[in-house]
Amino acid sequence: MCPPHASEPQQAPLPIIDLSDGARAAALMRDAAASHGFFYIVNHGVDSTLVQRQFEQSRAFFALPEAEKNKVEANEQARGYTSSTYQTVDPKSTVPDALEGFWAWIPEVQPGEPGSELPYKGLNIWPDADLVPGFRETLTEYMVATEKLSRRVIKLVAQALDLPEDYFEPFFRHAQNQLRTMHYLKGKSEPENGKFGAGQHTDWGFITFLVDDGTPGLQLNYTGEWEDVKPVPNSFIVNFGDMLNEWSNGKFKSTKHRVVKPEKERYSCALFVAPSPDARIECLPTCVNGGAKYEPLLASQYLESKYKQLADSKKALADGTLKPI
Ligand SMILES: O=C(O)CCC(=O)C(=O)O
Ligand SMILES: [Fe+2]
Repeated sequence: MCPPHASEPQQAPLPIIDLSDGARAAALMRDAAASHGFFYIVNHGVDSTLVQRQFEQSRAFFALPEAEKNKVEANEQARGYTSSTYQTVDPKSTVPDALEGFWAWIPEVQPGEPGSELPYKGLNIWPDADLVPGFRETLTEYMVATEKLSRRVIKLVAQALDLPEDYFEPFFRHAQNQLRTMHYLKGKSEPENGKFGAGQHTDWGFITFLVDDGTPGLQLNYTGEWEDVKPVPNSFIVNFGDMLNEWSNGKFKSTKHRVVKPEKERYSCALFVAPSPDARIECLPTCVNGGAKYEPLLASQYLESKYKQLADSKKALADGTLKPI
């Protein structure tokens, strides 16, 4: 077999963590957090047929005419459809990221219910059920299953940080969990020309759970070089976000990543998990070591500023004022 061409990205040697082996999982996660900030999980308890149904429904939604999708255009609460001109996250981009998305949050909160005044707590918006029968039900079922998984994994994170397993629970009482199902458009990325599936960024929250349709494209950079994250069937790709990076004083890395895609379309779906709006993120007691490296931050402020920056990125691209996100 030929060695890869010198300029071709290598495959990132990410660990595969088996969640059915809880005792080892926390230790493996601690190592993954300190090196790549990314890993796969298997035996995670989310039914593979549910993952596939999610992709079928997402395909059906994205296949709708643009005019129908725009009827559920993303609102101020970051719910709904984002078209292929919505986001640009990398200042090196020359065109918007080549993807469209659909965003929903879990849990939903009815108007007037306790918590409904908090950011991103409200009701999701959905396309007409006749247009994509089952879309709402399937995505909701998928969110419920992955949110449940997130609660389990957050306990492992606590253990990996030498904290009691329920340490983070009070911080996630009003967790801010966003689902984004994504459709990367046909056409090969040209990173050298500023054309990405998704430009380089870090995730903003605590932890992200990603599935893809088996099409490669995700790349990470923790060494200064871009490396491919190969699709692994029946796994979730898990990575840590900025909030956990800061909470852990840099022990749990929030690693830069991007999507550089082949010619064909690609579908992926992420659950972004962040703590309650009032969570104050400051160096954890087990991570103080040589002193806290980051100023404390409030989850709501951080998240809202990032969503705003994303919503404004179309204008920033046109004005030449894009900033890293
Ligand atoms: O689609 C992917 O593989 C990654 C998407 C991603 O990084 C994101 O939406 O934050
Ligand atoms: Fe990301």
